[in-house]
Amino acid sequence: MSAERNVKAETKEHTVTGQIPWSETCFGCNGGPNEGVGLRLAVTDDGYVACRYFTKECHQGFPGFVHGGIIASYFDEVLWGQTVILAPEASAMTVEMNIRYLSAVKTGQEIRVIAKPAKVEGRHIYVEGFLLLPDDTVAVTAKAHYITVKKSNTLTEHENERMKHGEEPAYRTIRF
Ligand SMILES: CCCCC/C=C\C/C=C\C/C=C\C/C=C\CCCC(=O)SCCNC(=O)CCNC(=O)[C@H](O)C(C)(C)COP(=O)(O)OP(=O)(O)OC[C@H]1O[C@@H](n2cnc3c(N)ncnc32)[C@H](O)[C@@H]1OP(=O)(O)O
Repeated sequence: MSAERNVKAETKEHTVTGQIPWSETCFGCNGGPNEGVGLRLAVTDDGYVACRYFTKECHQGFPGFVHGGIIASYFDEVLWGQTVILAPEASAMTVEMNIRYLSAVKTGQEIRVIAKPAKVEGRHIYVEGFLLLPDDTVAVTAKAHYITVKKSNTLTEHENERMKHGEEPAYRTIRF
């Protein structure tokens, strides 16, 4: 993805085929009114992890704009989704992340955050992604490096029940 500013993505509709499991204790997943980000990650038929997300007022840095650290959390979460597809038997931790903030992201609008199919080298998983504003401007790009570790975080019984019953994604297609 280009690092130029004010670039609009050429978009098309992608079909959603599933959802990445989520945990209530995770800052990126927990969607309470204030605490947490509350992202839900969809998987598309062509191997992307993608989400539509309404940016929260309580995540402001400069008035009216999302804090850069929160934007980093969007990417850590969405790009991590690719590691779940690749290594469902493991868990992956972030060891490096690079973010380019090209345009400010306003609060109170629907954005899309997308993770491209990953590159794998042994335990190392490399994922790139981008954030689209409502008018398809590429506002932020990111690259992350994850390392798989032996699974240590388990879901609670209640969360497992929810997973078993296959919570449906909130939307069937996503444009990016
Ligand atoms: C169906 C499946 C469902 C799964 C999901 C289920 C439930 C989900 C529940 C909860 C989770 C929910 C959501 C998660 C959402 C988002 C994810 C957020 C991710 C994070 O928020 S995560 C926090 C920040 N993250 C850290 O806190 C990492 C600190 N780190 C370490 O804990 C260790 O580093 C570790 C354990 C990663 C590896 O340790 P280790 O002992 O196993 O391995 P070792 O040290 O030998 O390194 C092995 C190779 O990594 C290279 N390496 C290491 N560090 C590097 C670095 N910084 N840069 C470049 N390369 C690095 C070495 O150079 C070597 O490279 P080489 O193999 O080539 O020699």
